[in-house]
Amino acid sequence: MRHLPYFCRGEVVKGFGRGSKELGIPTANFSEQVVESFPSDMSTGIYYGWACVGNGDVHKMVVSIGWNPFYKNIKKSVETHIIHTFKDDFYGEILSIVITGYIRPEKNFDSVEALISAIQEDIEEAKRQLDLPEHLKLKEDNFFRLPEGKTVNNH
Ligand SMILES: Cc1cc2nc3c(=O)[nH]c(=O)nc-3n(C[C@H](O)[C@H](O)[C@H](O)COP(=O)(O)O)c2cc1C
Ligand SMILES: Nc1ncnc2c1ncn2[C@@H]1O[C@H](COP(=O)(O)OP(=O)(O)O)[C@@H](O)[C@H]1O
Ligand SMILES: [Mg+2]
Repeated sequence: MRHLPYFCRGEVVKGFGRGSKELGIPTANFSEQVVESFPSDMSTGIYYGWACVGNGDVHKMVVSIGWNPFYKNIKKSVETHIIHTFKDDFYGEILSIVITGYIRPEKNFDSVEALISAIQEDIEEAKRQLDLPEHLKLKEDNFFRLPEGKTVNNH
């Protein structure tokens, strides 16, 4: 798919607080500035790849790019759910992601339960795909190991 793999780094900001509270699936949201830096012809939808908070470990992730039709957002968002359990929130920290594959377009759903089960299927699909050599190799990319001070968005 065009633009993949896509490398991106930026600060984690507050969203609408729905991810954890309504869905039980927290998503680390990028700032508007980072969202606007995405290529305008990159398809919206659900993708998977690798993510790292600050200088921490690299974990599998799923990322949603678009307007969340279920919630009818006015502003485009880029939200990453890291497939790992963190002890604390990490607002204000630098999140680095490499998007390596595409799963599906964004959809509307009849209920919150239907949205949650679709996201859970996305997570299972991401886990499987990311074990394949073509995706696994990006986990070790130097992008995740840049020296401190270079952790700004325009890498
Ligand atoms: C893997 C994944 C798939 C998602 N798929 C959809 C979708 O198909 N339709 C949709 O409206 N929102 C989708 N979302 C976005 C959720 O609605 C969003 O994460 C939630 O509203 C939390 O928003 P917040 O961070 O602003 O609180 C998806 C999120 C993730 C992580
Ligand atoms: N596994 C995780 N993946 C993503 N964010 C997480 C994770 N665990 C904890 N968080 C925290 O939860 C926040 C996202 O929760 P969410 O309910 O989506 O709120 P918001 O609407 O502010 O983005 C992230 O910014 C981060 O600080
Ligand atoms: Mg969020």
